[in-house]
Formats: sequence, C-alpha cells, structure tokens
Amino acid sequence: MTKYAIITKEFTFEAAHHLPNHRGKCRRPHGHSYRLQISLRGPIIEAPGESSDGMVMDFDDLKSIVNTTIIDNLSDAVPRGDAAGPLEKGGMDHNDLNTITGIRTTAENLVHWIWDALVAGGIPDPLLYRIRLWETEKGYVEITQAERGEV
Ligand SMILES: Nc1nc2c(c(=O)[nH]1)N=C([C@H](O)[C@H](O)COP(=O)(O)OP(=O)(O)OP(=O)(O)O)CN2
Ligand SMILES: [Zn+2]
Repeated sequence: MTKYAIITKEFTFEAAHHLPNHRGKCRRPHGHSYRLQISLRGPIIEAPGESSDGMVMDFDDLKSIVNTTIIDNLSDAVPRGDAAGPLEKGGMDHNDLNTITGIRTTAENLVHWIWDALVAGGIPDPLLYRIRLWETEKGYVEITQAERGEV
C-alpha cells in the first residue's frame, strides 16, 4: 500500500507593497516581514538505495525551487501581470511586490500568484497541498487545491 505524507517548508522574506484605493493605511507604500509556508502532499518514494528513498520530496530541493523561482530570484517562467515593471535582478525578498508581480498585492492574490509561480518553476501542481502567507504575525491567508477550484 502506498503511503502518503504532507511535508512543509517555511520561508521568510522582507518586501514592500501597497494597495491602491485601499480605504486605510495600506494604500501607501509600506513593508512586511512575510512568512511563507509551502506544503506538498504526495506518495512517499520507495527507492531503496536512492537519495530520495522515504521522502515525498527532498526538503533541499523544495527550498531550492522556492528560492530560485520566487524569493531570491524570479524565474523567467513566473506569470507577471500588466502592471509589472521591468524585471530586476532578485526576487520577492527586499523588493517591491507590486512591481515584481504586476498584480493587486493582497495576501489572497499573492498566494494564488505564488502557486502559479511554483508550478511554472517545476513543482507538479498535484503535489502542492497548501500555501500559507503571513502578512503580519496575527494575519495570514491560506489556499489549498479547493481554493484553486481544481477539486
Ligand atoms: N483580507 C485582507 N485584508 C487586508 C490585506 C490583505 O492582504 N488581505 N492587507 C492589508 C494591508 O496590506 C496591511 O498592511 C495589513 O493590514 P492589517 O492586518 O490591518 O495591519 P496591522 O498592522 O494592523 O496588523 P496586525 O496583524 O493587527 O498587527 C489590509 N487588509
Ligand atoms: Zn500591507
């Protein structure tokens, strides 16, 4: 019987953003210490003698994909909206999220953008289980396959 597991890796990054037309303070440029959790659910690989034996995905590989696709560097493959600026070196970390993504940077929109970006970066869509993004210590958004409309 194939056994499954959910694995989670956590990331942090500092970024600026603003929400045009927001009724409160968030319409002005400001920064957050974002906390991001990426969870994958999949079969535990059975490959005796192989490096990946007993894993859903090597944590190192997950870290590398997330960092090189969206956080430290932005992969050319990631979707960018109409309002995106010229692609600068770097990723979401220490950058302006409105410029980087070209979307309205609510946490709700960002988690869907991150999901698309990670699939474009090579994580198989069916393996992605949940993405959580904290904008502040007390407030976060999460999506799963259900919120993607793919169940
Ligand atoms: N549903 C959402 N509401 C708000 C979002 C969002 O992305 N989704 N974003 C903001 C602003 O970006 C703002 O920076 C965060 O607002 P808020 O949580 O009110 O900020 P606080 O500093 O008061 O947060 P605490 O968690 O209470 O410390 C606004 N709303
Ligand atoms: Zn904000």
